[in-house]
Amino acid sequence: MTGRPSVFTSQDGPVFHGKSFGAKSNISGEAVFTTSLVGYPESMTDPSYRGQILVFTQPLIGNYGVPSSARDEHGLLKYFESPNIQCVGVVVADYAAKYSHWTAVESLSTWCAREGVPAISGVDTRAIVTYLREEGSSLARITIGEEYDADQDEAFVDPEQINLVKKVSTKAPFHVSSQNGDMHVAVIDCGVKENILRSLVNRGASVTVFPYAFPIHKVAHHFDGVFISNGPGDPTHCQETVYHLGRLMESSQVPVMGICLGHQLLALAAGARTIKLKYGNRAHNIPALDLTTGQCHITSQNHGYAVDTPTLPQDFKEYFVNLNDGSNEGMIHKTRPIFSTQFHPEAKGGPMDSSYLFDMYIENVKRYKETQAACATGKDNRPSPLLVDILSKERVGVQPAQPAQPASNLAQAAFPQQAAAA
Ligand SMILES: NC(=O)CC[C@H](N)C(=O)O
Repeated sequence: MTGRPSVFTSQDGPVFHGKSFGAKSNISGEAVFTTSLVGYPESMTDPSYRGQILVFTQPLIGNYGVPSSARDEHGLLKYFESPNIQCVGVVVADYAAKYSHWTAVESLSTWCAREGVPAISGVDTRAIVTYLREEGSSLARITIGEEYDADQDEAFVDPEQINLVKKVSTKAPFHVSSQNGDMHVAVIDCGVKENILRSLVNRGASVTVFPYAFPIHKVAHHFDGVFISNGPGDPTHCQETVYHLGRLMESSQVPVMGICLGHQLLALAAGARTIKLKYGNRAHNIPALDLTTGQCHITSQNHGYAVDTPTLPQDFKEYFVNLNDGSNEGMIHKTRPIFSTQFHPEAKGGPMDSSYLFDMYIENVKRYKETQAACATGKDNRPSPLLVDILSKERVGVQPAQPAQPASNLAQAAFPQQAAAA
């Protein structure tokens, strides 16, 4: 690999020299690590990674290339969790320039360069992760060029200072229709992964996806269920969503499910508190114990915050607990069909152990729909098909994490020496 020299620098810690294999731009963000072995296209397009520099502990990355942005029968992205790369930078020990996979259409290097995302290889990721585990998730930067300029400390931008959810949430509602059933769920989009929508649509629920700050309690009576998605950043930045969820739980009996940020927001709305973990949980093999069955499930995770279990209100109980660090992994209402998990049951990537939670939610939605039909007074509250048909079929107005690179710069950005020789 003959990339341009590049430097990874943590704000108060060590500096690592390597080679660039992505975009020719300097960035900063919060450095976090994932111990997942596969799934870099899914992780990198997960909106929950917005603003973060993703360090892979798996030493060899890129060996199966990058798939296309093909869409499935529902119009959802088959291989990505959102249309663009969401993390601001990538750090790997060993980049595999030669790739091979039947879905691959380009290399990881070309993809990063095209999307404007810098990537560095040839650095000791074991040392970086040891540092992050000891010091906690830290601000860092990737600089293309020989030297890091120590005077430029102001260039460490903390993405947590802004409302990242606003950056990744759809700007207007969109609709994905299901041919498998007649349920209709309202999804609050804080940065929803495609496979969460697919998990609902495959099970017979059409979804109308709303911007994160939409007053969902005002439209909930049109739907058979409400769902709150994953998303980036500090949950306490989403005060509007928390307020609307509080109003929703006061005014409606509609079934609710939340995942990851969705879990944290629901917990805040119920009166609990959230805390920042030292370095978070990002992996596809984290054991979570279901406290209602005593069964342990291997789960997919990507989070830096957690719900503070002792602050859960009386009407909820802890649903799952993390068997590695004892942190909260979910909550369930004692009498109503409301529950949420810190881990990702849609697991893309990751194991499908906990996909039964979508079945459980859909059962709640089905039962609620039947009860509503039985009590119907002749007035049909459901949105007319005509109204949902005129909505967009995909996310509206969401900007990529980085400005895309002009096509002519791509080879130059990724492999300058090769491009010069050509
Ligand atoms: N995957 C997610 O939804 C992440 C939730 C939140 N941003 C956290 O880091 O804890």
